[in-house]
Amino acid sequence: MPRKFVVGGNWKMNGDKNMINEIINNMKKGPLDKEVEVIIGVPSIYLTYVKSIVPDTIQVAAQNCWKVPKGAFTGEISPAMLKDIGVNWVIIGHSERRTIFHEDDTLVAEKVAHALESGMKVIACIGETLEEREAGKTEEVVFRQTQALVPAIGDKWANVVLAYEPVWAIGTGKTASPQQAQDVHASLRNWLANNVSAQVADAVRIQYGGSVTAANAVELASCADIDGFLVGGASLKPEFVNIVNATK
Ligand SMILES: O=C(CO)COP(=O)(O)O
Repeated sequence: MPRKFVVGGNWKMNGDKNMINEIINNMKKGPLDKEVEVIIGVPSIYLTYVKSIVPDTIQVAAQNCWKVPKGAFTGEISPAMLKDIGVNWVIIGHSERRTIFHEDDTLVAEKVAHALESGMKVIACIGETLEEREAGKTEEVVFRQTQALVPAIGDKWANVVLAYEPVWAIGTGKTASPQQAQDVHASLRNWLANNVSAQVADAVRIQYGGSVTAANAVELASCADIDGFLVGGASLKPEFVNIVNATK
């Protein structure tokens, strides 16, 4: 079965109601390719508002969540709360969470496990730093990060999208070349075939993220193992529509 292209917009800590209205109106105008799954990652405080104005064809994700349903965790939100307001997707393990908020592989895995057990769908992020790439450790790092997720995901791979986001390409304007991205995606798929199953390797969608724009999306989207994008800066702009439509 061909993998359905999936494009996520990660707004990060950006936007206010005016800007959100503009972004959503622009997406409504589209037109967005109906064959593409579209998921927007919204700051938690605006999730309810976005859910109230967005058409059903656009899915909404939180950018983070905690690893238990409720309790004394000041400032956190849980998958149970997200589901309560109709949000079914969450981005977990973004490199900004890993670096700025010190989330390690173990915590990321615990969050992924709990979100999946709660019935949510997860965009799980992995990716190497510039230092790691230059030291020739890209595969070692992304395999280690993925390995940590395997027991957390268990048999729920159908509810997971992997996002390969090389840290050096995030917000820098330095996109991985289509060949660089395709190489990592292909090795990841090969690793999944050897360490999980051929079926999972074939079915799981791997997004590329890192300075994706309308100008580079078409070429990246033409790579065999790139099944979508996780878009930061450009997801706040009208060009997000072109990125969604990159396979058209
Ligand atoms: O981190 C990203 C998406 O999660 C990528 O961000 P940019 O597209 O701004 O580089």
